[in-house]
Amino acid sequence: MIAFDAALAIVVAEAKPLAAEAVALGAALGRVLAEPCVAQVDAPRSDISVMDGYALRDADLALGAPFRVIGAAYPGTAFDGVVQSRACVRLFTGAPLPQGADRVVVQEDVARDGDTMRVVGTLSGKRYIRPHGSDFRMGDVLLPRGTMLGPRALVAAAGADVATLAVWRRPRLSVISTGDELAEPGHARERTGSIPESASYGAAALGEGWGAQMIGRYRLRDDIAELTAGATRALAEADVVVVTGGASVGEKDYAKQIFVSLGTELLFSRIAIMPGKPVWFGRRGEQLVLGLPGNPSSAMVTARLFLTTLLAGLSGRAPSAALRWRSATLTAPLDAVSARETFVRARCDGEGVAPLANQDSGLQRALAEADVLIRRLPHAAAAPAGSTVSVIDF
Ligand SMILES: Nc1nc2c(c(=O)[nH]1)N[C@H]1C(S)=C(S)[C@@H](COP(=O)(O)OP(=O)(O)OC[C@H]3O[C@@H](n4cnc5c(N)ncnc54)[C@H](O)[C@@H]3O)O[C@H]1N2
Ligand code: MOO
Repeated sequence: MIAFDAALAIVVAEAKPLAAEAVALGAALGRVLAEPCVAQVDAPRSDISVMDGYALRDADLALGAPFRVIGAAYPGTAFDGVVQSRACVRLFTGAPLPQGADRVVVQEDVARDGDTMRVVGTLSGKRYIRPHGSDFRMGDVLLPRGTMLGPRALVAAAGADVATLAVWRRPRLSVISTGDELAEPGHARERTGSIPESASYGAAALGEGWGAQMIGRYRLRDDIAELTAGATRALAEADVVVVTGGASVGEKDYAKQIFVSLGTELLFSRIAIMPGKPVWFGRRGEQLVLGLPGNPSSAMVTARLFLTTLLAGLSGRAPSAALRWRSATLTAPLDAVSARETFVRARCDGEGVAPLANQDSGLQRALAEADVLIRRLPHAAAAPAGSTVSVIDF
């Protein structure tokens, strides 16, 4: 059995970005930049007004003095002239500052009478001008390569006057669940001995949440011909194939051997962790295959640890972005740990984290209750309430 860190390092080594492609800005949410996003314009493109008001020469400014209104400027429509002494231009927020003017007086501080404007309010020291290029200049890198495009980054990219972005291709993911007992949710009650197939829903959703594009879902019986056909198809269409179940040593645990018979090289098989001992990982050509235990809690914990790391890297992020361990305080005690590194399902509240009482790897309801995983190193001593532990979101 391989240690957790060693297994993770093998996954990280395989987690290299796929090919780059261009996407339209409107379809770029969640994607990762393969090239930096470089500004194609200055922002602002000229000096602009920050307020609705009047542009004039600062040197002329005196309370009560009359200014002649010689025109107007709007965002997108400049005043086509020069502001001379004792003249002013009506203008609105975002309008280009007219030539000759170097100050804006806000409209609340003036009295207007026909073509004459007088400053009547108390004058602030502010000129209310957003200078040309004060946000960024053409050629500036606004978003470096590797940036994951969230809502705020998309504003910066659009502001750069960029229509398409070079991003890493999304990894294509297929998920295979295996087991004669598995029925489509909603149909388990129709056949004695059936149970709802649940694990693949978590693996697929987690995968999509970490940047994958789901392209295949297969629920297969423990039948070598059926499994071989499904595995062949998944390997032909996906970058990453996740297989749940059939990972252990049971008579009908065929999943791993079938992928091996199809040419998959096992990079590791069995890890000294709990839950998740039967997890295996392999490569066949360009395709990566991650075998997860069938037990739903075990499948979700190990998908959270290994699938997210793999997908982060394949989609252009740092693989380590998937597992950002942080410190938290235990609000209930934990037992000592065996030789297998242990990932404890727990619930987080304002006070700290509380381990769930039942850590059985077959549970499903507990998955709805847990929201963090606590990492416990091999042979760790019992930890009383109040101890500091390492956690990640689950
Ligand atoms: N003699 C041994 N027995 C077992 C060992 C071992 O080392 N020696 N390992 C145990 C561990 S740990 C785990 S975890 C399980 C996992 O085994 P498999 O990956 O082969 O999983 P299955 O046997 O196919 O199923 C286990 C359990 O989960 C249910 N299941 C399976 N798939 C799904 C699914 N998609 N959705 C919902 N539930 C699923 C299945 O009905 C079984 O109850 O092996 C131990 N045994
Ligand atoms: O190691 Mo298994 O994944 O606990 O039940």
